[in-house]
Amino acid sequence: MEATATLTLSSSPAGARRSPARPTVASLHLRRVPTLSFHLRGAQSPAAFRALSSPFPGCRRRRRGSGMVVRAEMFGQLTTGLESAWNKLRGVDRLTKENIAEPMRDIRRALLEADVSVPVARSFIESVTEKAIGTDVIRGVQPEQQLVKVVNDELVQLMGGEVSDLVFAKTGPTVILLAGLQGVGKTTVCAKLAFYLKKMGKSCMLVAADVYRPAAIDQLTILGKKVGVPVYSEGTEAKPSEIAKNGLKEAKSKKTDVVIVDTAGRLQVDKAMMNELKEVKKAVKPTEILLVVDAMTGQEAAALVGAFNVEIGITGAILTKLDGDSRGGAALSIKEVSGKPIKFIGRGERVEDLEPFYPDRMAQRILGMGDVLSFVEQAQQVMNQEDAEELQKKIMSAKFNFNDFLKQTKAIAQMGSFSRIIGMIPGMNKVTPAQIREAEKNVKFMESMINVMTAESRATIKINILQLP
Ligand SMILES: Nc1nc2c(ncn2[C@@H]2O[C@H](COP(=O)(O)OP(=O)(O)OP(=O)(O)O)[C@@H](O)[C@H]2O)c(=O)[nH]1
Repeated sequence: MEATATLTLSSSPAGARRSPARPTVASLHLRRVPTLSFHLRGAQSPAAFRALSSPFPGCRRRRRGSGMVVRAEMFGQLTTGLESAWNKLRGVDRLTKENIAEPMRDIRRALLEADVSVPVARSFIESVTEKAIGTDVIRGVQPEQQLVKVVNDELVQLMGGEVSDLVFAKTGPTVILLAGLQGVGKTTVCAKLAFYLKKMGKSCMLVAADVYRPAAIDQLTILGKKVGVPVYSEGTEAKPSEIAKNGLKEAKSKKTDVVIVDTAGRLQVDKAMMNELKEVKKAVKPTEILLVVDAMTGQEAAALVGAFNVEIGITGAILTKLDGDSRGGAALSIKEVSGKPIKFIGRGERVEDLEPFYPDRMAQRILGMGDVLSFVEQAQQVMNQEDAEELQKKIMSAKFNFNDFLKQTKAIAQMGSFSRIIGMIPGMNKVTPAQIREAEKNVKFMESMINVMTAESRATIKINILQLP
């Protein structure tokens, strides 16, 4: 007999009511009756996500002592600070010098807390103030929305305005030289870039010119295998400039499109490091010299991009570890401080976790508006159009089964961590890290429950996904 199922993802609410202080054991209630429906507490809204993540559906988010919601989203703190500025404008009928003074102080504080340098924050505030006061009142648009628009436009400008694409050599291999301090993610970026370029149809070669950390060559070799690109190395005895030159020669002979040179990192900027980079630069004449910087170092990263640019002349930066506890200062300051654009951002340790840097999308995320375009692009990478249509048909005709469900959870996992996905969905910016952890735990739990079902049950029980009220 064909059956549909009701699946309640949350922990036992009854248990929670009995003893809210005690952690409850999550349980999966699977009833197999002919006319039942599957209540997937999907993350369609913050409320729905709360239901998915909360062991006690309906209970409120926990707040810190300050009363501020602690968000999971990248730059969450900055977003919260900006929101408090808009809130202060509720009820005003136009933006004036007087009524925006306090919101502007909030914005300035939020920027400084995000580790934006003082001069950058100051000029940002001056520019926003000037434009906000000069803006004509538009019928039907609230003054606070007008301020959001001005801040959005200024954020986009601050981060470079346009997306800054990689430049390719007109003839012969394009050489990309990667530089940066120790541990910022250069070697990982080599593989991520090769993966990204391969998807664009370019053939790549990695060159191991970091001769000071022997493990770096092994690491690059392993990563090269993982992404399916050759790695050129001469061990640790040769000079980096010679290795780079010979690597380029080999790439030319194989008609490789792009050569990515991994160089050594140092603990700090020193003369020896700069001289070595200058030699490598002279030897291979790179089309792109990209400085890899760690987002967690905030405004220091911006200063570093400036210093490297003065010393060796770089073409841009790659900002890594934006998935971590980054407050956003680096992303906001690099272009303004150094004059050089951010070309890519790294948002995880996997080779897939590198994206071009889009100032407009980033501004939207900072303002808590999500990033639908990136979401769609990443979803397209893990699922093709036919699969998506097929799935939609199954859902609409209540033929969605547990195998389909597992396929979905796997596809979502391929898109990255929950917090990354949530950050891209508009309106989901208030989800907290604790809620995300709980949701991830619940999905894993649900997957393991489905995995112990018989193959027949997984295929025959149909799930009717109902939207939450
Ligand atoms: N979370 C996170 N971790 C990253 C990211 N990029 C790199 N890492 C991790 O950062 C650590 C250092 O990365 P490496 O690629 O070895 O850094 P490196 O700059 O080559 O290091 P040196 O060769 O010592 O200078 C590794 O554990 C990486 O997995 C990122 O975008 N997000």
